[in-house]
Amino acid sequence: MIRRNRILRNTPAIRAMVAETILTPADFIAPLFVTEGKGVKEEIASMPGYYRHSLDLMAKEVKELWQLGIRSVLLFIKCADELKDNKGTEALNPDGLMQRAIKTAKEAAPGMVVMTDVALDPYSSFGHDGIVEGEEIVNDATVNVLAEMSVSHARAGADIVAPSDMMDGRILAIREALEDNNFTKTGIMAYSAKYASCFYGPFRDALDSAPGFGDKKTYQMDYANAREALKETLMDVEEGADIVMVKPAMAYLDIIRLIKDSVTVPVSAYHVSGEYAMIKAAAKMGWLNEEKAVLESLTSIKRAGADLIATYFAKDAVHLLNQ
Ligand SMILES: NCC(=O)CCC(=O)O
Ligand SMILES: [Mg+2]
Repeated sequence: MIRRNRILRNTPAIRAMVAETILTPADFIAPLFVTEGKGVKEEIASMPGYYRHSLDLMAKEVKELWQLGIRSVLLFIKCADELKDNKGTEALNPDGLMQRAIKTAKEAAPGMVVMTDVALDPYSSFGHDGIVEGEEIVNDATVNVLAEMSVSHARAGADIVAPSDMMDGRILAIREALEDNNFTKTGIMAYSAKYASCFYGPFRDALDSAPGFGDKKTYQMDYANAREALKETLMDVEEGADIVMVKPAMAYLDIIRLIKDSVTVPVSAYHVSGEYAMIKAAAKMGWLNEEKAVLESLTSIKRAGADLIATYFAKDAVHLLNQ
């Protein structure tokens, strides 16, 4: 034999030397769920070990993440039922929970890249990502609200707005609105290839944002499609997206790779709530080693081509990497 491939696997040292993919804390985006109140830390039933925090405790969390080397957080708020309507009125409130959360996060760790979710579902009495007319989620009227919402987040101090709605044309509308209002340093991370996925289930528990009727298949993508993901992503780049995203992650590694090979902007992937819950549940049953499953999953997502990974395991992963 002239070639023995096992030579490069013989010891931990040699494996470390030739590892092609290395996770670092700055790869992670930590999603944070924010709720009203003081001293509130509520565990999400379908996401064991993950919490909704009130602003004071969110600030502590942001500081801790910063100290661990994590460089970005993605904010989601739980809107009170009485503030929900069909127009996203509360989403534009300059003193709304999201706007206060942005300020609080920037105060807690001024260097942290604060990203914000831009979509109507947390604010919608219908639990849909857009304005509802009859049974339809209307595109263009929704896009106008998303653009205003993005400006409102920028005004509160957001570094990057992250539209997760999958309406057509919203990236251009948001970019133009930011320009018109002189927010020339605010970035856009576009959820470009967001699939209509069952893996978002636990997230909807976290924000109480499950659709009140129907599903999201008229705006989120069909999981049968790959080329369509490329069409969506190329358009978002053309419209001004700074970062593009594929969501979910583990069942879409082929899409991450396709997009990585096709664009020159950074690619992010969202390791979603259902992916978190699956690992947690199997580990609780003693069927999987949680720590190994976490590192293997996140490394695979990066290997597939993700430059950034939004994951509920961000903090745990940094602790594991430090061991
Ligand atoms: N815009 C956020 C989602 O739709 C769901 C995320 C998750 O399931 O983690
Ligand atoms: Mg699109």
